[in-house]
Amino acid sequence: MTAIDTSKAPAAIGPYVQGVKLGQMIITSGQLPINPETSEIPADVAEQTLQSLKNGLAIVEEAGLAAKNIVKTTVFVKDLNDFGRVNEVYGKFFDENNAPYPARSCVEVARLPKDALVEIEMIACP
Ligand SMILES: CC(=[NH2+])C(=O)[O-]
Repeated sequence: MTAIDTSKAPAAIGPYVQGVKLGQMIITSGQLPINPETSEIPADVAEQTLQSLKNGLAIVEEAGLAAKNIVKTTVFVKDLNDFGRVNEVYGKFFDENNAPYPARSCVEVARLPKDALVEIEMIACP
């Protein structure tokens, strides 16, 4: 197992790594919507969703794969009333990256680190 480390995604905020590579498979940690350049979290759930997706993809790309290789995601949302807005951004992200939609689980959680509205983890395989 190799840890993945990139400045294009936010640094871990606890005792974990951004992602790991196991053979050819990549597993990212849950990505909060932290902009790696500013360390800011946008206020809006749509912008947060996009930032979390960008952070996850940056980790996947750092380890040598691409959006089309993402086979599974887990989306954690603070409020399932945001489901529609999250889906809109999420679908567009994969469309614009010419990638098929991965398998996915989406769950509402009581609270996320940094009081984020969304966190997304990814699994990618060649
Ligand atoms: C943000 C995150 N992935 C964690 O485990 O705290």
